Amino acid sequence: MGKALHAYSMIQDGDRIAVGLSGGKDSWALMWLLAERQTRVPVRYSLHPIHIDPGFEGGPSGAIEAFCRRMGWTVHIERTDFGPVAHSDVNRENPCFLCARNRRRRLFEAADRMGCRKLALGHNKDDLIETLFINMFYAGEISTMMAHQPFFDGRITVIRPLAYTDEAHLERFARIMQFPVPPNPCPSAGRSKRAAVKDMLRRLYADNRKIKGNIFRSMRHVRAEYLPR
Ligand SMILES: Nc1ncnc2c1ncn2[C@@H]1O[C@H](COP(=O)(O)OP(=O)(O)OP(=O)(O)O)[C@@H](O)[C@H]1O
Repeated sequence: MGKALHAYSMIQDGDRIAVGLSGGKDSWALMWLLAERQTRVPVRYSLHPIHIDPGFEGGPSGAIEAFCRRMGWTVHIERTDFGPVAHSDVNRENPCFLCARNRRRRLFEAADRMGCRKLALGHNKDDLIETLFINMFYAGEISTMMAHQPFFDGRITVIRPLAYTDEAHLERFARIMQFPVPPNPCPSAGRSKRAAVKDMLRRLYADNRKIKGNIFRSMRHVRAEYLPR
């Protein structure tokens, strides 16, 4: 994580950083690592975890509140009905698309209200690779998520400190640290385009250990002159 933080100068002295806490392994790891780092680096920053509760029965809000309390973190929880609405008849779009858009908007609004100009998200290296293929397969473009991305003329900057970190490491870390990661109650969990791309990549990685590193490197090595105009 330190490598990514340095590469993009993600954190500056005095930053108030909102941290998107989903209750999944990545955002737990992100929050924990940023909090641990706070204690030993000369840069002063504060952390403000936010959970957007999508409103499903049996969601992780309770576990999030309890774990944050134990760690001494003050978490802000926004209760919404984004999940059930996205899966109801009023929605004519893909449920994941609508729910993710609403969640993102609410995260930005909450961060802004709390005076945070940075919003840290837990996307990891595998997420960046999957997004590259999702954008190619389903949007017809070559792009992925940026590790450091300003929005609204720089009013809020999204940072992704785990952009260089492998998902498998985060999975192991979450297990060792015993972060509470309850099963996702969303009916669309595991049925997304991301799940299909993840599955495709898993098979390729099993075949050849170099493929993942090569894909990640290729994002920094675009030979535009060899692409059709
Ligand atoms: N409900 C939420 N509330 C707050 N932040 C969220 C929420 N859902 C997602 N995020 C943020 O967006 C990032 C990416 O979202 P994604 O849907 O991939 O998360 P996930 O796979 O459910 O959980 P995680 O990434 O934490 O393991 C998360 O790491 C987290 O920082």
